[in-house]
Amino acid sequence: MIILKNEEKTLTYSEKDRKIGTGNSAINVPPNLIISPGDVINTKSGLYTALCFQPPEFGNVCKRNAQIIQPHDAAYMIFRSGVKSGSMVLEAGAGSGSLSSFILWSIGSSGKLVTADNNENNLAATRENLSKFYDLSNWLPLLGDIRTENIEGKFHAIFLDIPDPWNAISNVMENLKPGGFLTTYSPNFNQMEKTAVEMKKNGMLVLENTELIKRNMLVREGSTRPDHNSLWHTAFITFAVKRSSSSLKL
Ligand SMILES: C[S@@+](CC[C@H](N)C(=O)[O-])C[C@H]1O[C@@H](n2cnc3c(N)ncnc32)[C@H](O)[C@@H]1O
Repeated sequence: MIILKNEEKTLTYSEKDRKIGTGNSAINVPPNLIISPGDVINTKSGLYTALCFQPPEFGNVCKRNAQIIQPHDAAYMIFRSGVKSGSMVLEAGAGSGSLSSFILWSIGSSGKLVTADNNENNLAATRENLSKFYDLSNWLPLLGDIRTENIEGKFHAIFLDIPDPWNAISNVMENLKPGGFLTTYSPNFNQMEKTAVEMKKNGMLVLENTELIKRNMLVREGSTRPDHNSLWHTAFITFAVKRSSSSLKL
């Protein structure tokens, strides 16, 4: 899948279907025309530049049925929690698959991602969105409540983006490897507080409670300023590490 962008819009180009965009508004691309990253495409709706797909574009082109995790938050969540090629990751919930997209990109084909959601429609929408960009052979959707579901396997990292993450901590603790990260994403102060308190009650080291603010700039010759439309508050992110049962004396 190739991404077509200008300053206002983002479109997708499917090399398989040879279509730009989706549904009734899709534009057919003639068989002799090859679109490569960097090319400029002239359409009735304006000029677009072709780019390779990258996870920050996912939210611009996916079907959204829930609030998505923003790219600057997702990038930090992934790096801070040590997720890398080959990592085994569990997340809940799926929403529209924005965080899932970042995780799949980071773990590569040697890693594994289990995505749990208690809403069948959100899990189906996530699959549909992700399947445009990933082969999904290492993605396992799980329909269930992360607070009570008996989940198999041990993971390097667990991400919770649900309304009450504190209620899921004791259930997923068993699934986290010692030294592994539990990361939560909550829009409100009281959610972050309850979560961090519960993490400590479960014997975890709470490493960081943070909010990331990204300010976009409107750059115009002679009148450059912050963009009024920037989304300031997204959520509070809490990172905690699971301790092993060993207590080593030096
Ligand atoms: C805000 S959305 C997640 C957005 C997602 N992280 C993204 O980046 O697109 C919250 C999701 O959590 C799911 N959810 C809520 N409570 C849950 C629970 N107890 N167990 C599993 N999923 C849950 C909802 O159905 C919804 O899809």
